[in-house]
Amino acid sequence: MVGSFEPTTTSGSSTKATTAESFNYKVVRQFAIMTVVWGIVGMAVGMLIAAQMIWPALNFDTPWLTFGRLRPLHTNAVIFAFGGCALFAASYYVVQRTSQVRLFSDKLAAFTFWGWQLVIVGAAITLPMGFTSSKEYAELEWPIDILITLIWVAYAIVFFGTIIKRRVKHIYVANWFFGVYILTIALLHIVNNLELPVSLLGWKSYSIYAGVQDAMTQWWYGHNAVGFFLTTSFLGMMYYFIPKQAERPIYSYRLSIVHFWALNFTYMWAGPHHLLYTSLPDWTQALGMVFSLILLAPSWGGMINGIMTLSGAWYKLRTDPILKFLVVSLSFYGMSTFEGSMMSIRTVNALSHYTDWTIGHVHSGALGWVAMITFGSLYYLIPRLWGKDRMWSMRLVETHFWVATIGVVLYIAAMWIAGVMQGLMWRATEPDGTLTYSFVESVKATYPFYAIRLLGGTLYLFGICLMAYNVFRTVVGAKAVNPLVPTETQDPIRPAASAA
Ligand code: HEM
Ligand code: HEM
Ligand SMILES: [Cu+2]
Repeated sequence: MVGSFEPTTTSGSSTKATTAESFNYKVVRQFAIMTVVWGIVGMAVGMLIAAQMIWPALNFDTPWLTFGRLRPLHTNAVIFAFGGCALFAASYYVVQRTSQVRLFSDKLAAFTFWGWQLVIVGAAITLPMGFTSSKEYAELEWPIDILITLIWVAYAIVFFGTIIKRRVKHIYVANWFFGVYILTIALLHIVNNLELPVSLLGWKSYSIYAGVQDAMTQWWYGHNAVGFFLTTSFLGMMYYFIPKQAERPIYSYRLSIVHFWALNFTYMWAGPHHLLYTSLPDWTQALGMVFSLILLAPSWGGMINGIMTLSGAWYKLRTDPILKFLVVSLSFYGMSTFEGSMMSIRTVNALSHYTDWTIGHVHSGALGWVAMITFGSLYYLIPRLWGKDRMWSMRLVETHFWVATIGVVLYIAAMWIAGVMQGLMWRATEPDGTLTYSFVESVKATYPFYAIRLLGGTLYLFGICLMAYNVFRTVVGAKAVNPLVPTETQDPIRPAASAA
C-alpha cells in the first residue's frame, strides 16, 4: 500500500492475530481535549492584552490584570499549555502507532497529564499574583520548576521506554524529532532555571548566574525553547500527520535524516541573535548571526520535505481542509524562518529590535506554523480517538481554516508595517542631529495597527472556538476507542523506499 508506513489494525496480514494489549489512547484523548481548552484560554488572554495596548484602562486598575502580569500568562498559556498539551498528545499517539506497542507505563503517562495540568493551573495563579523569575518563557518560580522537572523525567521514561520496547525494528523519523525535543527541553529547563530561593517557604529566587552570563544563558534557553519546543517537536508532528493525511510517503526519507542532524546542530549556536548590540562579546554576536544564516538551510530543507510530500496528491488540497491547515502551516514555517534569518543580520536587527516587527515574526511562527499544524493534526486525530472517520462537520473545518488564515495575515501584516514604521521613526534625525519624532509620536502612529492586530487576533480566537464546537459535536455520545495492538507486525515501510 503506497504511503502506508505503519501497520494499522485494518491493514493486511498484520490483523490476523491480535493480543489483548491495546493502545493507550486515553491519555492522548485527555491531552487532545485540553489542547483546545488551553488554546482558547491562552488566545483569549492574548486578545485582552492586545486590547489593553489600545485601551490601557482595560486593566481596571487591578494589579492582577495589568499588561506586565498578563503578558507572561499569555505566553506561558499558549506555548506550554496549548503547545505542550498538543505535543504530549501527538508524541504519545505517534510513538505507540509507529512502535506498535502500548505506552511504556500507563501510570507515569497519567502522572504527566495531571502533573502538567497542575503546572498550568500553578502558572495561571502565580503569574497574575506577580511571582516571576523575570526570565522570559521561564518566568515560573522554583517550586513549579521542580514539578516541571519531575514531569519531564516521567515523560522521557514513558517516551523512550516505549521506543525501547517497540516491536518494529525501525525508529520512524517523527520519533527522532520528538525524542530530541524531550532531551533538549530537559537540558534547557534545568540549566536556565538554576536559582537560589531566598527562603524555603517563599516563592522568590535569584538566578545563579550574573550579568552578561545570565543574559547569554537566558537567550541560549529562549532561542532553543523556540527551536525545540516550538519547532523540532512540531516537525515530529509534520513527519507523521502530513504523510498520513496526504496518503503519500515522505518526499525524501534521506533528507529528513540530514535535516534532523543539521537542524539540531545549528539551532544550538544561534541564541546570541537575541543579544545583538549588547555587552555580549562581539565574536559571540557574530557567531550567533552566522549560525542563524546557516539555519535557513535545514529549516527550508524540512519545509520542502513536508510540502513535496504532496507531490502527486496536490489535487487533494482543493477538497481537504485538514491538508490545507498542514500545508499552510509549512508555508508560514518557511516564511518565519526566512524572516528570522534576515532579522539576525546585525544591520537589519538595528532596525527591527524593540519594535513590533519582532512581535509579527513571533506570531507568524506561533499562529502560522505552531497553531496551524496543531489544528490540522488534531482534526486528523480526534475522530480516530473516538472511533469515527471524520469530524462532525468538515465545512466547519474549512471555515476555521479561512478564518484562521485571514486572522494570521491581518496580525502579521499589521505588525510588519508598525515595526518598520517604529524603527524608522526612532532613527530619523533632523539636519542638526536632533530626533525628528518623540517616542510618544511613534506610539500614537501605531494605534491603527494595534486595532488591525486585535481584529486579526479576534478572528483567530473565533476560529479555535469553531473548532471547540466541532470537537464537542464529534465526541459527545461517541465511544472512546482503544484499538488492539496487532501481534504480527510488518516493518514500518520506509516511506521513501515504498514510493516505487
Ligand atoms: C488570538 C491569538 C493571539 C493574540 C491576539 C496574541 C496577542 C499577543 C500580544 C498582544 C502580545 C504582546 C506583544 C507585545 O508585548 O507588544 C503577544 C506576545 C506573544 N505571543 Fe501572542 N497572541 C496570540 C496567540 C499566540 C499563540 C498561539 C502563541 C504561541 C503558540 C503566541 C505567542 C506569543 C509570544 C511568544 C509572545 C511574546 C513575544 C515577544 O516577546 O517577542 N501568541 N501576543
Ligand atoms: C531560522 C529560524 C529562525 C531564526 C534565525 C530566528 C531569528 C530571530 C531573531 C533574530 C529574533 C529577534 C531578536 C531580537 O531582535 O530581539 C527572533 C525573535 C523571536 N523568534 Fe525567531 N527566528 C527563527 C524562527 C522562529 C520560529 C519558527 C518561531 C516560532 C515558532 C520563532 C519565535 C521567535 C520568538 C518567540 C521571538 C521573540 C523572542 C523575544 O521574546 O524577544 N522564531 N527570532
Ligand atoms: Cu532565536
